[in-house]
Amino acid sequence: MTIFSVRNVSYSYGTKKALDDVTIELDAGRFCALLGPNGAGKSTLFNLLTRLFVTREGSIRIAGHDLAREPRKALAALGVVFQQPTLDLDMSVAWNLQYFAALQGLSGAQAKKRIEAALERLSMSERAREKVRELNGGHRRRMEIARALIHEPKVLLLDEPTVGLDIESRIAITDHVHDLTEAGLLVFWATHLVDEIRPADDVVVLHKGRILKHERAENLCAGASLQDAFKALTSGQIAEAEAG
Ligand SMILES: Nc1ncnc2c1ncn2[C@@H]1O[C@H](COP(=O)(O)OP(=O)(O)OP(=O)(O)O)[C@@H](O)[C@H]1O
Repeated sequence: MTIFSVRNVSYSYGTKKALDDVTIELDAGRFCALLGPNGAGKSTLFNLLTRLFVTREGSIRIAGHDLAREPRKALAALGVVFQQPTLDLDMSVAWNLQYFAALQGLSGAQAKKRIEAALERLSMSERAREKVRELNGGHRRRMEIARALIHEPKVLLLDEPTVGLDIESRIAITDHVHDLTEAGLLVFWATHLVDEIRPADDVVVLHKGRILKHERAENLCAGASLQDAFKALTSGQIAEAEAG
């Protein structure tokens, strides 16, 4: 079932075209990596998906709701982890999450249940009482993911969530987020790090605002490493040829 649909979306900053006729359709329960070098248009796409920018060309549907026509319903189905952390460092993990739950209009008992479940899913339950300031970068990131799950979204967007983390934390977070798809969540994960992608994942390669490929990772590489396939795709020759 298609739960995430971006159709023919273009976006320009003045005369600079940042996204050019982008179409991406994704099913529930999938992990999709949005892979693109710097300047590919990943942030612009995320800003459109989260309605920081308004789509002028094309349409976006989340869990069946058109983002322009039914923004509340569409955004209610979306969980977001931004590149820049937005946590209160002097509050505990639990208080940060309770604050967010209140913003979502969740009642005390319901909020408590959802927070416990979200922390459990990210193996963070034992840290609930710790101040965010005392957590390492990996645990802060996990907490932000837990927060993004409290309102039980159908789609989870993450914008380069492992930037600045050590390898151990990167692996733990990548594993946890892959596991979330088992319950039917669609994960849309922007990155430029190919080691975060598994063979069965969807990969969307974005380059200079255009989609060059959308395939399962294992099909994209065809025997080569994903790193080499990505480099070949974005190196110019193939990109220009495929773009037509
Ligand atoms: N405010 C702006 N004004 C003009 N051009 C912009 C603006 N923001 C982004 N761009 C341009 O639009 C294109 C896409 O940028 P975007 O930030 O979406 O890419 P990105 O894939 O997120 O890159 P990065 O990984 O470096 O953040 C780039 O060529 C960028 O220079």
